[in-house]
Amino acid sequence: MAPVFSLPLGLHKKPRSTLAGISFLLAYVILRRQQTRTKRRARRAAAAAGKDGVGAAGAGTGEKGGVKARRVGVDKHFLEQLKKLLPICIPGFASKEAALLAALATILIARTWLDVWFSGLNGAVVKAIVSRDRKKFIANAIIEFGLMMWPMSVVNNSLKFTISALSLSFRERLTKFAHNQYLDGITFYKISNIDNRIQNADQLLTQDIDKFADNLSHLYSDIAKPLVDIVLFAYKLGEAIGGEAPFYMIGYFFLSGVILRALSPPFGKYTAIEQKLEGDFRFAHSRIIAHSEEIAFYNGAEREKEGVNTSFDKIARHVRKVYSMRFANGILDSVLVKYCATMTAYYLLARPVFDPAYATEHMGRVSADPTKIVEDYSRNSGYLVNLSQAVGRLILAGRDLTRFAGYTSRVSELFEVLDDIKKGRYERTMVAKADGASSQSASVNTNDLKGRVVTQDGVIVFDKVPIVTPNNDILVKELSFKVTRGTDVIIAGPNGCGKSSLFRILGDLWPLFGGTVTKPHPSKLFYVPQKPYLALGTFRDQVIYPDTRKQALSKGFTDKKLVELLSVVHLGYLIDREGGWDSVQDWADVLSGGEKQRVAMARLFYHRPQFAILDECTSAVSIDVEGIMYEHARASGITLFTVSHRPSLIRYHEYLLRFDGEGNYQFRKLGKEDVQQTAFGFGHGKTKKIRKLEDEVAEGEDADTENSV
Ligand SMILES: Nc1ncnc2c1ncn2[C@@H]1O[C@H](COP(=O)(O)OP(=O)(O)OP(=O)(O)O)[C@@H](O)[C@H]1O
Repeated sequence: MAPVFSLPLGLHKKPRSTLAGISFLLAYVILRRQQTRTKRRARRAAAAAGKDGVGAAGAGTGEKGGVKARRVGVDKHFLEQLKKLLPICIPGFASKEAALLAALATILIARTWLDVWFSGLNGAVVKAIVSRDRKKFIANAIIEFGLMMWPMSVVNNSLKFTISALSLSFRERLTKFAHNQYLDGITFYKISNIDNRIQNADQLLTQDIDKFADNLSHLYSDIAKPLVDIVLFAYKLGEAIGGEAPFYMIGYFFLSGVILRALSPPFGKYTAIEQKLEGDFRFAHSRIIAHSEEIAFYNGAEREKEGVNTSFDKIARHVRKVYSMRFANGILDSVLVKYCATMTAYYLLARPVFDPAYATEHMGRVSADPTKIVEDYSRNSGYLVNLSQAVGRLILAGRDLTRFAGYTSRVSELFEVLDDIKKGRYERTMVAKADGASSQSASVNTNDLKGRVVTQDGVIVFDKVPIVTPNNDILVKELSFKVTRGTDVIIAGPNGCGKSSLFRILGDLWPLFGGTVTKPHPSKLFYVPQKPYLALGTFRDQVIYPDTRKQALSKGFTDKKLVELLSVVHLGYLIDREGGWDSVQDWADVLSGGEKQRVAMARLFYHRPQFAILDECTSAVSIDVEGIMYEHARASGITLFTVSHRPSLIRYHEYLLRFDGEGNYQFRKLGKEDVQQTAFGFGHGKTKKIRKLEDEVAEGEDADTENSV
């Protein structure tokens, strides 16, 4: 008897060889197409690189300006990245994650077993209905099903629970790992100031790691469960309607999978781009919050709105484009994976009934009564539906894999950059300079860092040290000076000449390109910036930062002793005003500019380092209180390194280090006359020498002119 259904692709003639031949041909055509596409894309990227002097933008992998061309997809590179990330997520066989994975595997097998049970039960219920057998119906539909529903609901919910627990565990491991690297020394500073491959480290650390962990935990069940289902249901189906039927079905899905993969747009790359755009958008908003007062004073709402709207428009445009592509792709998906597959399934199920050559024990026997055929059909279709669903899920998992590749790429890049920074390797893309030169990528090779750091107490020596910015601009070719304890130095020079940069090198924030820096251990140096950092926490925390209360107490700083520090900086009134030492506020908002600077000075007195770097840290403090604070610092044995444009501060220092802004500098002892004269007011009875000195120090002075005269 000729088959009633015509099998797609003529499979009824020479099933295996025809299937293999067609698969091969199709795979070959598709592979060629992909190769041509890849070459075309590479040519386009190379052309773009030639045009702007930079590699093609890194597909939104968090790169600023595109340092490297990197395609995001399921390829060798993705596997290599995953190989590095997996051991972080699952540190060993004895880990919690390994136990959760084992539990998940057990639950998945239990779920498959329940599906097999349910398919058989369904057949029996249908048979009972068709044969009007009430007793059998009650036994199957009520009693057996009533028994089955308990393990089913437990297993289903255990599945969800275990996947969520796994996702959280992966996130925990990755986040802690990232925090250890990011907050190791000053990596968090270097990642955004020295290196610029990563733009939104905050988004990578929060959202992207979370999404990666979530995708990874689902991927396991999305791949493992379908694989188990395929093996089991293929076996059951083979028993029921012939060994080759499951192979036809799987072969069909394999082919449609190859076609879909070839025709689908690169969704992984689009996900990575979307994530980057979302990060930029959030960053634009967080800037408004961070600088709300300045923006409000400038009346800059319109301008800021333009900025955030432009940022959001980019997201909307991109997402709209992706949605349309998903729509078109979804249609192709449904036709191939759902509907054509259903037709194939109908044929395979009915074939033993219509063609005795394919009849089996469980389907299509001539002697079988119609109710038995209905039961077999119902059960077998259950098997086939499960098999098809499993294959479909596997195909979808393949597509999710490209999205997962996007997250993998971003998280891996974060870890790679963190690792590079730890090893002292930096990369930076410089944007166009004033002279119109095009942007260029620069990387700092560790071999170029020929500078040497010597740790020695009580002295700071710069010996032939070049001051170089992260953009490789040389501010001073070779700087040499020596300062011992008790010799306070005032640093002067025009804006942008490198005064603060000197401290960045001293504090290891910037790499040392040459010469030798001799300095005490970092714990004996303390930096007080113009805008002091105020931590989250109590009022006490502001004074003892970064120490904890326990550490403060171990150093003998009770609250009573801390009050003494506050009175030196004339801030004693704050304790009552702000509700005591334990009061928690948003200190950056609550304190005035001058109060913040005085808190920072109290913090300096708490730490009492050997050397203090005072970088215009008293610009908002009145001259009389400033004087008291300087006297106290000197009396406490703290050697001062002061950057200031205020001539009134000269008298607290013995040496002057002055940059001229053109790469030259002068390091000289301040004469007695200099100090005495400046101690007596300004403008009256000054010698020519003093006027010159004041001019030198006041060079580049801006906002604090009023206070200094
Ligand atoms: N993170 C950075 N990356 C690249 N260049 C930088 C960076 N920080 C500062 N620079 C550049 O280094 C130069 C010196 O800056 P620095 O902060 O040392 O100036 P300064 O002498 O302290 O000036 P001011 O008196 O205005 O505070 C400036 O031209 C500045 O643009």
